[in-house]
Amino acid sequence: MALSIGIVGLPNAGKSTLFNALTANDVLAANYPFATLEPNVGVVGVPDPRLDVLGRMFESAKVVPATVQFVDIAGLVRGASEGEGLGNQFLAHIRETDAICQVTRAFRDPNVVHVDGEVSPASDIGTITTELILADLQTIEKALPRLEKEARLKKDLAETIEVVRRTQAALEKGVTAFAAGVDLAVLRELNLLTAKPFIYIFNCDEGELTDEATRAELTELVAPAQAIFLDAKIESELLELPPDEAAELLASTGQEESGLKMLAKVGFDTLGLQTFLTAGPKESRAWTIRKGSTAPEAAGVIHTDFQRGFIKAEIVSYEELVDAGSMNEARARGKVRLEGKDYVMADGDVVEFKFNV
Ligand SMILES: Nc1ncnc2c1ncn2[C@@H]1O[C@H](COP(=O)(O)OP(=O)(O)OP(=O)(O)O)[C@@H](O)[C@H]1O
Ligand SMILES: [Mg+2]
Repeated sequence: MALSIGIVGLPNAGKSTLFNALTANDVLAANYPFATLEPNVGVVGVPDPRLDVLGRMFESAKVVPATVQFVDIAGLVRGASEGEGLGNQFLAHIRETDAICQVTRAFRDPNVVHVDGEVSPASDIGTITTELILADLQTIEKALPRLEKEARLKKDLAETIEVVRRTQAALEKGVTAFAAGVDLAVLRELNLLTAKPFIYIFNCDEGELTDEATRAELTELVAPAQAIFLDAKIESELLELPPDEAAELLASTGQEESGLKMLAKVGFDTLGLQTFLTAGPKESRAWTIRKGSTAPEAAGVIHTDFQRGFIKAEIVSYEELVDAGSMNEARARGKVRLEGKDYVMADGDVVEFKFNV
């Protein structure tokens, strides 16, 4: 299970600049609208200092982080659902993602054209959200006749249709599917864009990053969704620097973490995900699971056979393992527990699964 995030926003908002910074990629980011035509897909490891510690402790041949997939698509403009700009067909490239990240321009640089003539985060978010809602309405309009036809044979579809109709009514009022108060699981098959959780990134200039009043205002604008503030241009400069200088540059802008770390953290949080760890001479590795997953479900992320043949899990928390200094010492201290199939995994559990095949 890898977290995947679709990046949307107006043309020239800085989506590709951010994508490059996040994925250490080199796709075209340019000072003209609609620079991106084809979608860009990148997978990156989530920086996790715990893995380096485990890698040293177990003398692992390699360290494998959890991953996040980013999909950067063309810019959306007002009227895209009716063919304005590049239209909205390209939204199909983010239908399968877990979350949608709206990149909104806050930076002022007058040399970079704004498609609506002025920098206005609130209005831009309104435009993008409206276009996503309109795209979902188009999806529903296409799906309903098909569902109704199928429902003549499959009676249990009646409930689905009723949920789809309620969602349609909400969307028509400008409410996202996510906020419509319907059972999202029923809608899953439609892959509605606004049924996914939203994360907001405000692409700022340096001055804005430390401007508490602006940050508070923008945070409020999107609450209860989470807001991330970064300067995509500086993020891309971080890549060129050795780690200590990158940290220094980041700190000089008042930022504690890179955009990738912030986005991974918020993404995991928004989607209710967490990681558990495995460690040994072959590899130290972080695995992504849903919060509340049981030990067998976690085993299943590694291999379905591990879930099917699950017997028990040998678990020590990362902190206690590091405290002890080695697995043997953790065992001697009684910190290594044997857990059964009902155990609910905690973030940072270091695990060895015992199973039958
Ligand atoms: N924080 C920032 N401050 C100043 N300029 C920026 C910032 N972020 C991005 N830019 C500039 O804005 C321009 C547009 O960036 P980019 O190509 O990443 O936008 P985009 O959202 O991908 O646009 P499109 O939808 O056309 O593909 C580039 O010239 C980039 O250098
Ligand atoms: Mg682009």
